[in-house]
Amino acid sequence: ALKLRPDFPEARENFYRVANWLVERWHFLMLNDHGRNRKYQQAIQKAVQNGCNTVLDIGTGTGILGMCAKKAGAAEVYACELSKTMYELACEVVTANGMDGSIKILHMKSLDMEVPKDIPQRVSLVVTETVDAGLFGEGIIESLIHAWHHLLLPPQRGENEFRDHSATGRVIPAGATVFSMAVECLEIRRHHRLCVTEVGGLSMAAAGELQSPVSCSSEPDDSMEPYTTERLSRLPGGYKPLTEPFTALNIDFNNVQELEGLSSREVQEIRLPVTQEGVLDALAVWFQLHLDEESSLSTGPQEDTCWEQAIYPEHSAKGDELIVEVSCRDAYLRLCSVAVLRDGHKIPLDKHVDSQYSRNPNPEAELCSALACLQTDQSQTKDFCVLECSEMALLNNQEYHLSFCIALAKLISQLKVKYQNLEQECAFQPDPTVSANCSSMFYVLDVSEGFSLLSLIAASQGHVKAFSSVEKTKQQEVLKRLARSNNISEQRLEFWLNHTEDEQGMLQRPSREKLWSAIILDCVETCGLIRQKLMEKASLARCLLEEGGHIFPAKIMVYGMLVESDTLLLESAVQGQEPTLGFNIAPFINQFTVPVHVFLDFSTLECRHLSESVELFVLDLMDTNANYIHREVKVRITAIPFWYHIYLDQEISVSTLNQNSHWKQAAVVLQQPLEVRAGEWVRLAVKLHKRWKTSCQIK
Ligand SMILES: CCc1ccncc1CNCCCCSC[C@H]1O[C@@H](n2ccc3c(N)ncnc32)[C@H](O)[C@@H]1O
Repeated sequence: ALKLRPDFPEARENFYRVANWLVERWHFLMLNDHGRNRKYQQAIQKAVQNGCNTVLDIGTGTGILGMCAKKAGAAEVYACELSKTMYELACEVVTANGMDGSIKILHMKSLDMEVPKDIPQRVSLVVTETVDAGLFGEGIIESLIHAWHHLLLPPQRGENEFRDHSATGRVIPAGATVFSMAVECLEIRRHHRLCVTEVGGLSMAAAGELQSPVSCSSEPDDSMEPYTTERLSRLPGGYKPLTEPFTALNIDFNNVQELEGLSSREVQEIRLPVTQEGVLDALAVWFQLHLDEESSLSTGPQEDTCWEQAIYPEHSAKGDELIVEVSCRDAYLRLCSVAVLRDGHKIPLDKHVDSQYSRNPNPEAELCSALACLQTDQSQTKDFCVLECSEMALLNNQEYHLSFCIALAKLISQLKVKYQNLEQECAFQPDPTVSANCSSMFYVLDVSEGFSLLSLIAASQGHVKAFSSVEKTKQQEVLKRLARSNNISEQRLEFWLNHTEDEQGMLQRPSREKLWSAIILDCVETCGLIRQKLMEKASLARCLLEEGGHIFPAKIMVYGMLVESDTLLLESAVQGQEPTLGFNIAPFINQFTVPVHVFLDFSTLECRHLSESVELFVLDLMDTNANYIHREVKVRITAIPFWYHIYLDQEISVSTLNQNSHWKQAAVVLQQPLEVRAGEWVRLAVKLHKRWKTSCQIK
């Protein structure tokens, strides 16, 4: 579509979404990480000089490690890459660097490779960096076990028996050491468990156990992921180490018995003295990749490494000693804290422990109730409801819900006044349609995406019948429990038109003779972009409102600011040939650069503010004719993060930049940073595409 109509906004936006998906953002970070590339190059050069003259690069990505091996003088270099996009890209890169005749690239997973079908003979060196923040997430263990059995020459046995390296096999990286430490971190806590007892005037006591999809305790069921990832050095509010870093695991990639023994290694129990008082929120995990005996790469939080750490959220109490279990039963590295020790008492941390403890850790009560649950049957795993991390962070955002509470109360009281006047007239009004409208029950529809309490908050206003678009059964049960425990009768809450295939289907009038008093729309995605088709939905919603009715939010003000940020640059495009060891890779991988970055934490982004924040745009949802579609704003320049003030009505607004918000920000990142001098001005053409997508061109 873009080739046909390059300025076709829908196609452009969808290409960006696809580009983001096809080529992971860490390719840019990795290729710009000159230190990492140099270390791999040196290790490869040393191995080749020592005689490794046949090389296989597993997971070649852009082909950079294979090209290092070729340039180091290896006779035979093979590479395999399972992603079609990356495979094609590697072929282009290798050709552009004049090595297409001498590196054989295969579009396949290494596990499917065989000798002599795919490569003529076993190799003396495998290089790979198929690791993620949790080390094993890209299947490196399985890949190396297979490589040792099918693709590598036998390892060198013992130091004394010296055979030249061309007749033995080895792997770069040679091994890894995994570290971990317990941390307290509010930013992690608010994304993984309920931290508040009351939201928007509703008591949360009856919510039951709410869990994020990240949990390491439950048996490996595929609905849960064992860990998430965060850049600890960039988390708003930072983190507090509660223990010293400890070594969780050592693994030697050149020892196939050890690799095979990993999954059957018995669970290791590590006792950790708590060195700082605090609430345990997570175990942070990182590693050192030992490329060879001399050099290693680290993904630790204390380095200025660009890599994220693996985060294992913990829902547990305080203690003065922590007992952690480390295991690799399935392909993943699993860490979980199983107990805390306090004054010698071992308190087991049942993963589904009611988060009551963590909210108001009252040690005595906690101790006896924990000991009490020791007696009860531990097998009853309380059923719990899974909320996405962004849904959990939204739920914990009391300010957001209070704003809605006030705005809804205001609207309902305005409508009541109107109805009272109407009722007086009604008394003398025989016409049934008018009298039907007189029933002073106000209908409110909440079509927020995902889990939302707003329908309950509306229903708690009195005289309101609220409809919720929450679809998941478990989530509906949470809402029903909360309704009961907050004295909201079941008749006041209904679940609306579930499983309608198209979103527009969601917007219909409540009944033939009724219209909505309020419709609550979801306008900004967690990633920081305006939701697609928002304005069309707003136009449709407005037609379904009764006289005096409102849609929430009423208006969105888009703000932006100009910043200079190397970090954003390094995450967006490869900066020339220098970081990639002189290989010409940038033009190829940069085809997948997207100008708009999402999921940013602007509050902790290393950057220099080059301007004050400026109002870029206004989207009026209550009156779309009020919207202009073009605007010139005078500002200075480098990259332009943008965020929103969401006006629920004319006065009340919430900001998506707010520290407690579940929203991240988006930013327009320029391909070429534009040098500016103080006092200069640059005009921004901020355009609203007919699909209400804002974009910025620099004039
Ligand atoms: C300090 C390293 C670091 C630390 C923490 N976070 C990130 C990093 C950086 N490394 C990220 C690489 C991660 C992706 S792996 C790189 C490429 O390899 C491909 N693949 C993966 C397995 C595999 C296989 N068995 N056979 C063929 N191809 C395979 C993937 O399709 C991908 O394109």
